[in-house]
Amino acid sequence: MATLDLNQVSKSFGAAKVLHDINLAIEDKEFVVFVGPSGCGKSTLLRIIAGLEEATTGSIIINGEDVSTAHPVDRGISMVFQSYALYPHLTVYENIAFPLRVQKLPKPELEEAVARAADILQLTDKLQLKPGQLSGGQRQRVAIGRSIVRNPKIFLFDEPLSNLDAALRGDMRVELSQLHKQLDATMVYVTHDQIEAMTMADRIVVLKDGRVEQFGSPMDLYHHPATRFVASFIGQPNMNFVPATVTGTKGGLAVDLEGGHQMVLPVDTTGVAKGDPVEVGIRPEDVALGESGLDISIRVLERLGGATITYGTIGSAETRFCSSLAGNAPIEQGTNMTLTIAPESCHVFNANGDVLSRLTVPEQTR
Ligand SMILES: Nc1ncnc2c1ncn2[C@@H]1O[C@H](COP(=O)(O)OP(=O)(O)OP(=O)(O)O)[C@@H](O)[C@H]1O
Repeated sequence: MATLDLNQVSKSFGAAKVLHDINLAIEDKEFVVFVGPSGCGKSTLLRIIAGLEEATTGSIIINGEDVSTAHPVDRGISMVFQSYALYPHLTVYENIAFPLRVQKLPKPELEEAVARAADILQLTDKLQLKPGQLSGGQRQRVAIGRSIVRNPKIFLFDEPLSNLDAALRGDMRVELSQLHKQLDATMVYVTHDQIEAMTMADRIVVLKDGRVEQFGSPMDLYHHPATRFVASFIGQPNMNFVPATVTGTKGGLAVDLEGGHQMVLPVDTTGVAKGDPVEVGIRPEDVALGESGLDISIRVLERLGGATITYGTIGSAETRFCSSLAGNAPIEQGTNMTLTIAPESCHVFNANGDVLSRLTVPEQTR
């Protein structure tokens, strides 16, 4: 059982402020992923939770108890690093048992704890090997085993899969999700890989320049991004951003998109006026081949079997547009196509990059 609350946490290194007033309430048994570009402060925040770094201001609360000044060992937290940090001269068994030897745990309990962790992580037949005899994925499992035996309240992971190749990363993602369910533990996981975030998280914290841009479930961030930044970070292929000009604000937002296509979008028009520039966010998967809509010149076409991905530009303009269409879509590279777009699937961002909230359709007109 462990809840984790961060209250007004900030961090400066000398004159450089790298975290700004972070407030987060992480629930018991939640799998929360910190995601964001390099340098946004993910690892620093994780290290502050672990007690490896001291916050400049603010507090860290675990299960209602303020641990801001507690020693890392006394926080009931275990951290798994990208680099595995295994002892090369010790066997898998001794690597996993190491924290328990430090705690001077009696031999029968130690043996039981190592056997249980090895069983969970399918390492039982590897216990007598040295780390050098293991694959990258197996080494990372040993590092996780060393965390499990400590029976922590909270697991922290700092980019644990980034040293693995793509196929192994995919397998380990599934294993980590299963482990989370099996252990029923609170987990905080740092990555810059949005696929890892989307597939593993109960909730995602998107960080930008040391600030929380948005905290929500993967589907919440995908369907309701609060900012252009979140919209651009979540979803693969990335969302398209089409420059547009506001032509009216009555009964929705009337816009003139680059390339000449006009639409009326069901969003709140508070704060925008005729003539304002906006950007219309359109996900590649939210378009379909049609008779009228956006005219696209197809520059590159990728047939993946199940889907066809096109990379092109809008009309003769330079603005790029990516679409994800049916595997057998009747289109060819070097030609033009017209894409229809449902207005309710569009996201609109103002000049500050904030989303204009969607208007909910009244019940009786649905
Ligand atoms: N010990 C330190 N001294 C000075 N600056 C630091 C220190 N540690 C981190 N920083 C700075 O704090 C900022 C956040 O770093 P941090 O490592 O937390 O980012 P990150 O989001 O984890 O990045 P990455 O994905 O590249 O690991 C960066 O600008 C970094 O240069």
